[in-house]
Amino acid sequence: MGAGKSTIGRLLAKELRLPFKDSDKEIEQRTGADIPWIFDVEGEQGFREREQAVIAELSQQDGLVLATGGGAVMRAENRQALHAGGRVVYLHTSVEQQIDRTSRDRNRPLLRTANPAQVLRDLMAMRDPLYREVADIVIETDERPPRMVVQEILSRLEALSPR
Ligand SMILES: Nc1ncnc2c1ncn2[C@@H]1O[C@H](COP(=O)(O)OP(=O)(O)OP(=O)(O)O)[C@@H](O)[C@H]1O
Ligand SMILES: O=C(O)C1=C[C@@H](O)[C@@H](O)[C@H](O)C1
Ligand SMILES: [Mg+2]
Repeated sequence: MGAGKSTIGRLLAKELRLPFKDSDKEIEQRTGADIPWIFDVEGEQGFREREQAVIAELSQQDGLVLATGGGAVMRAENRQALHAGGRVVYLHTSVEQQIDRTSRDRNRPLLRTANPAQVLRDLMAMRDPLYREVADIVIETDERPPRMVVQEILSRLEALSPR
């Protein structure tokens, strides 16, 4: 959360002249509900089922940039779908930066707790190895503005040998 998947995904798609999809936005559009509301009504489990269905569908489409939600990597089915579907970029961010970048909005239900910093630390410990497992490229985003991150992704993508 707060790594910049949505922000950087959109900019990257523009540079590549490809359509951009964001699984969180896609779920919101398809349900007509926002994410906190889905978590309230269906629980995290319900949200994860919707997320998996959207990722399975979109990762099969050619020629797009897909930003996932921060927790998508937790499911093996999602990791497999993403790996099979294209190149995967892990935007790594320190927990300190995540805290800063997520402090201004309230639409992340997992952070609506007394101690969001601790939640981010716990999630990072669980998720970081999974992101690294699925990623073709790991990019550091701390102290780098989005445009610089996008330029690095583009040059790292070019350097990858074809699959
Ligand atoms: N490299 C960066 N440097 C500074 N601020 C950034 C950077 N990337 C993103 N941000 C800012 O951090 C906030 C969160 O970014 P964004 O919503 O893109 O994160 P996300 O990874 O999509 O989060 P989530 O997992 O919750 O979907 C936004 O306000 C965005 O402008
Ligand atoms: O990190 C997470 O588990 C989440 C991140 C957001 O992108 C949303 O998918 C939702 O708030 C859950
Ligand atoms: Mg996002």
